[in-house]
Amino acid sequence: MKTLKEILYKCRIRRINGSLEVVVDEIIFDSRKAASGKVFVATRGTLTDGHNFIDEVIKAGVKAVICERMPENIREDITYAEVENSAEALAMMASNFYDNPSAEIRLTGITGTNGKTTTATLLYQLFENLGYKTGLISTVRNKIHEREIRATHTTPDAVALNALLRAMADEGCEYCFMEVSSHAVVQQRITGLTFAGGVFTNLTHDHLDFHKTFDAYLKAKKTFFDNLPAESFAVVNIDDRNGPVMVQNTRARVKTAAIKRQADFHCRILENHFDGLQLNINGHEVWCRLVGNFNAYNLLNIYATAVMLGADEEACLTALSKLKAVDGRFEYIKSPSGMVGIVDYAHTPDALLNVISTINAIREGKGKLITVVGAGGDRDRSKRPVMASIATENSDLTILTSDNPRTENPEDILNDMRSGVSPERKRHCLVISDRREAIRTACTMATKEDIILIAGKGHETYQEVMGVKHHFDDREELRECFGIPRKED
Ligand SMILES: CC(=O)N[C@H]1[C@@H](OP(=O)(O)OP(=O)(O)OC[C@H]2O[C@@H](n3ccc(=O)[nH]c3=O)[C@H](O)[C@@H]2O)O[C@H](CO)[C@@H](O)[C@@H]1O[C@H](C)C(=O)N[C@@H](C)C(=O)N[C@H](CCC(=O)O)C(=O)O
Ligand SMILES: Nc1ncnc2c1ncn2[C@@H]1O[C@H](COP(=O)(O)OP(=O)(O)OP(=O)(O)O)[C@@H](O)[C@H]1O
Ligand SMILES: N[C@H](CCC[C@H](N)C(=O)O)C(=O)O
Ligand SMILES: [Mg+2]
Repeated sequence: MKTLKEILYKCRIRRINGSLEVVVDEIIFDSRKAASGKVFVATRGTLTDGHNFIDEVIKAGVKAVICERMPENIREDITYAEVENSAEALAMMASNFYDNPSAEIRLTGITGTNGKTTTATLLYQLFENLGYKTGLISTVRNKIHEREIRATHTTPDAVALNALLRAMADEGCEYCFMEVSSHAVVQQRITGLTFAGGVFTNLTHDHLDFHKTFDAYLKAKKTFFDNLPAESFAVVNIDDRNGPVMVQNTRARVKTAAIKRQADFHCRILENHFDGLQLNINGHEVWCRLVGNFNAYNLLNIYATAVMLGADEEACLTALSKLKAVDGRFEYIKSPSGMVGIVDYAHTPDALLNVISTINAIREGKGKLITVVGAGGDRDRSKRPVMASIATENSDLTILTSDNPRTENPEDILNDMRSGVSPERKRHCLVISDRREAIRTACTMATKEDIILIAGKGHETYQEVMGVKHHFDDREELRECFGIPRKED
């Protein structure tokens, strides 16, 4: 419970009508949660505008409203505060309401198109291995030390985020690793947080539906580094051509990481097999159980971040060898007859190319690669033909299928994908909209030397069709086709 005066500390307020002594027990921004004792923050969204619901929340008993435009009919028994930017105010209010939890934890944000979940999750594992109570905020799951909290977004909204950080601080977590999505930066979900450091993985094509241009997408990621405090650090992958731009204006202490050029943290890939990577990091040899060159970048960033956070270098190297791959990231399933299936969350052109290249490099021309892939509905349409082109150009056989169609017609998504397949590759490409059927067909067509890649959904345990999430798990499907009994059987 706090007064509005306490909650609005440091918010950019234009006008106030009513008393700031009103006591509030929760901050809400969704009218459907309105009740007495709550303060409602009206924010502009992509589908509607919270300002449309002000009358409704007052009817439901809300006594305080934060908005960017005062309503025409002001009520004397209600407190209104007009602010410069509601999303910004919401984030500041959430930090104040939960007593600035991010300042009590060493919080590291990880941003970039691919590798955020992997990097954040493995940093969480590493710091837990080193004996620290650690928090994790990620696409797959949130963790407060050993306790798991379901994740709904890659980066939660400002209120949920600060509530999570408060629980972490109260339970004695010293570190927290969180993914920072570009949506979160633009929608100010992370505004007001105190970061100890930031990590940049890479920047390639994704989310252009939301950001419209690549430049706007880049700017969103860069804003995160622009706002890091002077006493923080920034680990940046400079093999990515956008790496240097990211940290151009940051006040943080910049540490570079690279494989292809000189950097503060440098890595050489000595061996790359299906059972792991042998790396040389800053002169130290280390064996890691993760697969693929792209994971060498993740491991390098992880090592650099751990060192920047003050962890012992030797202990970090030992801990790197113990890290286990994240669910649905290059998950390797072998059939009793020797067929290999790989389930991977590659849902962007770059991720797909990386995973396919990794498989092709390791298999050295043996057997065939059969790729099953789709693209999500209500998401960036322009990545669909590119993903289909990458799959068909680099696989022996491709089966285009549905991912999460969401509110779109699966056939429309598949038509967008089809347009990326070159005439020469058409006869090596099937289109099977039903994902289960597509996976079955791949398994039927494969022989025991072949590798089946099922890309796009990774850890997801559902398929979203017209707003309904049906149970679906690529790994279960594959195991069933391979005749591997379910775990509970
Ligand atoms: C595009 C996007 O980011 N949308 C997020 C956004 O919703 P929105 O802007 O569409 O909101 P809106 O529906 O227009 O409503 C505007 C305002 O009116 C309020 N409202 C709305 C309806 C109502 O009846 N009453 C009411 O008060 C809403 O609470 C909101 O404050 O704000 C909502 C509340 O925080 C989020 O739940 C929602 O995430 C949706 C579900 C989503 O799918 N987001 C994805 C795209 C996303 O955020 N992804 C990123 C990156 C993923 C990655 O690459 O890893 C992530 O961080 O997860
Ligand atoms: N460093 C990397 N560079 C390029 N591709 C990567 C890298 N790390 C992982 N990938 C690929 O991207 C996929 C997604 O990885 P991960 O979940 O770690 O990324 P993310 O950034 O969290 O994605 P999201 O935006 O969905 O949260 C992996 O399954 C793999 O195919
Ligand atoms: N965080 C990403 C996940 C995409 C996963 C893919 N399976 C899809 O549904 O498009 C997004 O929301 O765009
Ligand atoms: Mg993620």
